Amino acid sequence: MSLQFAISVTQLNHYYGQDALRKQVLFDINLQVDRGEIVIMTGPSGSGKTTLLTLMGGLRSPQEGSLKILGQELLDSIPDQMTLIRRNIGYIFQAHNLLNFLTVYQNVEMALELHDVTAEEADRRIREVLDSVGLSHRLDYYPSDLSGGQKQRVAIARALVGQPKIILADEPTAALDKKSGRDVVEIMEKLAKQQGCTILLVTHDNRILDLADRIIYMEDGVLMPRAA
Ligand SMILES: Nc1ncnc2c1ncn2[C@@H]1O[C@H](COP(=O)(O)OP(=O)(O)OP(=O)(O)O)[C@@H](O)[C@H]1O
Repeated sequence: MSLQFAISVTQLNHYYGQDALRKQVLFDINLQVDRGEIVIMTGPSGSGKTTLLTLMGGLRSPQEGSLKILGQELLDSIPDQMTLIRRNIGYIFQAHNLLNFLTVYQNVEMALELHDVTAEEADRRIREVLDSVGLSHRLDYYPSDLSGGQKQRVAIARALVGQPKIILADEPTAALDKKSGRDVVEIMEKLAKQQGCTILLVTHDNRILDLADRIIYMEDGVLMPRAA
């Protein structure tokens, strides 16, 4: 039963463009990710990794095949269902998309706005998650006063504060040096294990591959397994 999987993809195809310009970018993708599993996806630029990640995240509508997130089919689902699914997902992207006019604390707080938690509970969770990424001494800082690694740690805190069941991360270490890159992924891993959260992480960074339970490889829109 697909409910046991965090992510279940079956015979998924995806196309960009219309008519003569229509181009297939994902070919017959099949993938099952267990709850609590950490999967790293690698592969050359332009192979379709981000497209697959945004489909899984409910940020793009599936066109063909089946895509179930936490047992919910996303193909032909209505916008309200997509919104509900997105609440269970934490997103970490390379550009970290922090809002520069909000402090570290406020950036994380924003992620809780759609969640049904009291102000006290929100405050407790924000402080706790920022503490666990080592930023409790930077609550009132603005993103422009932080290093790349610190910004990425705020992005992780923001993704985790809502206690998502799934984290989707696209090149979270791309702008970081070796040490900070490993640090942020280790923090993600530790927090995710504590919360029983599933991680799907896209990277070109060979230095973090050993943190995965499983490595998968995308080439020319085709997904292949790879021994971890
Ligand atoms: N919005 C779009 N419209 C048309 N084509 C697109 C669009 N987004 C991506 N593509 C094309 O789809 C293919 C897959 O792109 P995608 O971004 O998913 O690859 P990727 O593996 O994530 O690459 P990278 O590692 O460079 O981010 C590429 O050929 C790309 O040019």
